[in-house]
Amino acid sequence: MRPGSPSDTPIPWQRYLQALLVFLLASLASLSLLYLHQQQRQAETDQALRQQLRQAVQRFEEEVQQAQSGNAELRRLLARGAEQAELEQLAAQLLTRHPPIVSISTTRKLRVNFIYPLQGNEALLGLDYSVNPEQMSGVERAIAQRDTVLVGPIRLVQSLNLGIVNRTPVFADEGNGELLGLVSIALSLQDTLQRAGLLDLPAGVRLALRGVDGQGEHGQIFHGEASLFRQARLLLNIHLPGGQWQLAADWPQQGLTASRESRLLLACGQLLALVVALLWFHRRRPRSRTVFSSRPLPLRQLLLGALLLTLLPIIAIGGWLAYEHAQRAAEQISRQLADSISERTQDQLQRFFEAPRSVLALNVEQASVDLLDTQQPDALLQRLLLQLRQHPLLTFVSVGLADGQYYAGSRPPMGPDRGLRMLHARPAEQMQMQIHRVDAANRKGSLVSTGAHFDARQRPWFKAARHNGSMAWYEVYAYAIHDQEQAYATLGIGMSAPLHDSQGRFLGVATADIALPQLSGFLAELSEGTQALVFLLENDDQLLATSSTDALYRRQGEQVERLTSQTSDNPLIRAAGQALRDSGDSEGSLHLQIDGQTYHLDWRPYVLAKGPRLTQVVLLPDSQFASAMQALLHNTLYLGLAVLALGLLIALFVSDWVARPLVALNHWAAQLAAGQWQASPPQRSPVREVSDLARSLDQMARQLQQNTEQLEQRVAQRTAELQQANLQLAELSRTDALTGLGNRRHFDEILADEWARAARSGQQLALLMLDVDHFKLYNDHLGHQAGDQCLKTIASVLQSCARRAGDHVARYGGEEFAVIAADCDLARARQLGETILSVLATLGLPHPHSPLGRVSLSIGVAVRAASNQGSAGELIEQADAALYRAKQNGRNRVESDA
Ligand SMILES: Nc1nc2c(ncn2[C@@H]2O[C@H](COP(=O)(O)OP(=O)(O)OP(=O)(O)O)[C@@H](O)[C@H]2O)c(=O)[nH]1
Repeated sequence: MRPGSPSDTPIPWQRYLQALLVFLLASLASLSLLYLHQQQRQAETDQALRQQLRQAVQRFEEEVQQAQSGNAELRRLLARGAEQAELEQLAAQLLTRHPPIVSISTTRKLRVNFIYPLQGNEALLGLDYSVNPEQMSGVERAIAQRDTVLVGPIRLVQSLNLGIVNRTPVFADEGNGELLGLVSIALSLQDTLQRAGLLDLPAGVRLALRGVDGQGEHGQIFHGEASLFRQARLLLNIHLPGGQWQLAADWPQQGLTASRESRLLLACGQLLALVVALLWFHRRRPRSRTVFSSRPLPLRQLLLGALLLTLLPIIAIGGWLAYEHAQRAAEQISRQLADSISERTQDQLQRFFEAPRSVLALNVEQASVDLLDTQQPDALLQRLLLQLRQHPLLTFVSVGLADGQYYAGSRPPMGPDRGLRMLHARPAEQMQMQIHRVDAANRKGSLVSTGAHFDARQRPWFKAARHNGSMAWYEVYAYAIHDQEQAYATLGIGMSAPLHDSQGRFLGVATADIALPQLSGFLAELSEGTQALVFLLENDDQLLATSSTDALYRRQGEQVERLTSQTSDNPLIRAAGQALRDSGDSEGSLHLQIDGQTYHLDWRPYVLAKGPRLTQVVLLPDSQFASAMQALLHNTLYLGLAVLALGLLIALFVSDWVARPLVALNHWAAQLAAGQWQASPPQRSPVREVSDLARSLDQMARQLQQNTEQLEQRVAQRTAELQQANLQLAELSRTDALTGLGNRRHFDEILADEWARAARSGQQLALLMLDVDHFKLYNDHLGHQAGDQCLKTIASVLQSCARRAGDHVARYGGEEFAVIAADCDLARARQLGETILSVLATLGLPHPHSPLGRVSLSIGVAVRAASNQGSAGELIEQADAALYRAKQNGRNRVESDA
């Protein structure tokens, strides 16, 4: 590389700084993208894990239900007093069908009298639950609920491993008689969890379970850490016979370098940032030369530009990251809130729907022991009203007798007066429906209205109970009770069960009923303060209840048309229903855009035992978090703009502060350049670099001034020397080196000058041409050195003779001389020639080969009066001619014009 080429110039530190800045920005951008990518992945992972856990919980519930169906089969066998062999056969089948079952046992009363398989379970045979408190609590629960309950987890007597037990009480007389015994199917907890997939979860997922003996969130923790229930990402209820468990799951947030893919992306991002920085570094070098040298930017623009370039991306990226983060946080919060609302709703619904079941179960049981006397209508009504007061959510608790009579306690679901009512349709009033108010002591009050003829046997709930033969939910129907206040002009759903006395005689049908507005009101209460829309759909998409005030049905005359999620007036319900249909899943959660608003949608099935399958939907707007998010975004932007404005002000101030002394310096430098050395330097700048520059410039100016003055002196001296040399040179150029006389050039100049002067003055000008005689012979015989010496001697003779002012002696060339004599006539000129010959003769320079034996001269003289017509050349010709004659005439003589 050539020294001093552009590549050799040092790279300013600013370029390294720029490259570093570019690297940092590119690195920040790549990190932001990676962060977003990771957040997306995290959201997907969260969603997938939630889905996986929900499905696992569902499988667990199914596993338990599957075992529960075995309980039902065994109960039938036991109720009809089957032989041991039959029990063994069924037990063997159940064990084969469902591997997690570890034992199947039955009791007579409370003592275990059958166990399968016997091997390994011998310890259980003969066990009396009544003396075994650990077992007895579960047994009591099953008897009290008259249905299967899940007990545990408990340590199984036979294996001491943790197990769960489905216990089913068996009563005589189709469930109405005394306790015959219990059917128990024990499952290995480990195997059941394993089969459900709850033990086979991705790495990092932590689980905890609580709710021993179905006590849900109030029950003991039996798996995992208690802390999980405070920080869980997911809380799920596990619905089990007679109760529920609660599952908490948590998993770690993925870091930026959690996966290999993320690490690879991170490395690629950083590498890319490095490449971008390097490209920038190399691209800037030539550009900086052309741009900055040809079109330099003002310092102020440069500083403002640099500041904008630095701050704007930082503010933009910072604001964007803050917004993204807030948005994700809002999404997560809304998801968690929707999750928790869903869970709470599911729990509360369970309690809600438990009310009709428990009231009905009590009435059925009471009837079976002849405690429900249908012959005493007043007492019956009192009982029904009492039950209604105990369950504030119920609309009707009623009994329809076998002959069509109807007795009910009721809470009007509509209208201004919600006080309890007593309803009856009995023969005394020709089966006309009588509706009376009821006072606080359940005494009959004023008549509200008298309705039309009413036959309980025609009502859907009555028919359903007769058809099912047992307690079951009946379909939604329109109330056939009309009063003046239209308090019952709505739809209801409930459970009904046939009533039998201790003799097994059919007494009628009992119902417990909930009006749909009450169910909706219940949902509204549940979702109060959350902005969530909660609604229940039946499997055929019909709306059962909604927390909003939207209609659930339309009346067209007597016809009632129920609304579905597609025909609802509420666009949110329509959009959510559409999302559910698009998804096709029985449960899930997703984000949904409705009219530009984001909502979190969570839906899950809700199964009513012996009733319809419902879907519980929760729709929660993100808007409640959006305002906080927007406030955060605005704050970030305002803060960013404030920082930017402040930065710009500082940049303006700094640029002015730095630029002003620089401008003054520039002005001063221009004055110095114009030679104004006395110009005063600008004031000291507070900026060190500028101050240093001013000092350097001052030193440079002083040095320059000194140098200039020295140079001027030297130039003047050199010029004088040169003039002197030139004069000497001019002198030399006119002098003959041998003789010291003027040379031919000098002769010509003098002759021209004298000729001009003579012409001006009108004087005569004489010219003598002198030539050494036989000089060749002189040289030939005496040598050239001697010849030279001879010529010098002749020159001194000539100079000594022509001493008058205006006489000029010159060597005309070779051995020929000339004498110019101004203001000289012929006589005088001839006289001068003669004098010269005479002096030379006197000298007697020896010349062996001259006839005279000495050196002599021949002289031609010409004299003319100079005029403008003639020329000096003519004078020379004249003198030459005279010289020629002198040679011709014998030499050593003077000849002239005639
Ligand atoms: N030593 C010496 N000889 C010179 C110089 N200049 C001319 N000469 C000689 O002068 C001689 C002149 O010779 P010619 O012109 O033949 O004339 P001459 O021999 O003098 O004869 P005439 O003039 O007829 O008397 C030559 O031999 C030249 O070499 C000089 O500077 N030094």
